[in-house]
Amino acid sequence: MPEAANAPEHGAPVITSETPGSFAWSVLDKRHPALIQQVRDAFPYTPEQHQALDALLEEITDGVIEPLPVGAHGEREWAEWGKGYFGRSWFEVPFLWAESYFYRKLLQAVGYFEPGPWQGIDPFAPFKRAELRGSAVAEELAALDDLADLPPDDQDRAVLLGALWGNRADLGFRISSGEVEENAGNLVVDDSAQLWDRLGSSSLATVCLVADNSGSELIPDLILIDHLLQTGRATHAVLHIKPYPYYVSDATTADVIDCLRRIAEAPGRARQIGGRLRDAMGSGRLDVRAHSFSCAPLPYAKMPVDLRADFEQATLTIFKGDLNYRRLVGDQLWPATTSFTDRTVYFPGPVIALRTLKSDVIVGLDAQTLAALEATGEAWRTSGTHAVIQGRP
Ligand SMILES: O=P(O)(O)OC[C@@]1(O)O[C@H](CO)[C@@H](O)[C@@H]1O
Repeated sequence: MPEAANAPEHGAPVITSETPGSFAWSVLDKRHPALIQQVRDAFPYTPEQHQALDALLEEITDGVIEPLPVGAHGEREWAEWGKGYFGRSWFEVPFLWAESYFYRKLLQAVGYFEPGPWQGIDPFAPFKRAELRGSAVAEELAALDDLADLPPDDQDRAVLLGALWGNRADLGFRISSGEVEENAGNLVVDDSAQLWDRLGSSSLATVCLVADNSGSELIPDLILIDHLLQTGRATHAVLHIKPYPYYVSDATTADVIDCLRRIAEAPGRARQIGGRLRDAMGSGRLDVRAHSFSCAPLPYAKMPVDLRADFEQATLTIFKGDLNYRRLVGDQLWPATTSFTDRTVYFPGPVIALRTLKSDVIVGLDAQTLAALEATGEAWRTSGTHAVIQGRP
């Protein structure tokens, strides 16, 4: 008998999608089928690709989890990670695993890894490109001109909050919620002083930024990196991105290139920042890593040794976004007052999470804040209107 997928791991139930009406259920029941349709509409796919997408839709709605075809990219790893899950309903296995595997299977259906004309064609590229051409990004870049006139502390705050709230509207999130309201945010934990203290304390600092979405999130992330390098808070930055398309809008190397180009093509201060970031890449002050673990359906507590060594060398690691947060603290229904420090004690160095709340996982709230949030009766855990800056020195 396989172990129940939501058996408590270290004390809290692992999130699955079994409960109708729950957030995790809605992602599998609504968001994934809608996404298949959106991808289908965005490309002139072949009959074979349409058939494969039909089969995936059938599998995720009425079928059971099927393994990857023999010889497929990452087949061995997924066979291992999926032990005990194949042959079961997508809804009853861990939510994190089911979502990750859905994205891997979507790439399979459109032939992303297979030699041929569709190899390497990002099924989410049209959405990402449209966002880069959109007004939100143009406004983000134009706002940089006003930043230069602010006092240094206010500039620090502005670039940090830009990176934080840039996470509010990932493209997958927009699919089911519609456009997110402007400035509806509410920062419920703010450990940002830790970031400035930590990065102000060393003359040779390396900062790792584990990126999340491309477009209107990656652009402020890159601006934050430039700001840290420019102000001498960091002498070296490492940007961790995804080795292949994932969770709709997650940043890949191609997206980093597109975002850098978009920044450099903008007028005013943005153009200077774009030029500096390009130089930083050319001189090795800004490195980009695309580790395979970045697309693994696993918590960071299970990271491989080489990645661990990378984070170990960092003065500070910044984790961006909801998915990275879930993987950092564990995708489980922790009591919301569980200590963030306890949940990240395994991490090999100081870490800070910049995350807007878009799924059920949350730790590190004080009892008063939690009570106030619960009293609102709002879906504050999942609506993207609230955020945390949570650190462990
Ligand atoms: O990591 P991000 O971009 O902040 O958020 C991604 C995310 O909101 O999308 C999923 C639903 O598709 C959530 O489970 C997940 O955490």
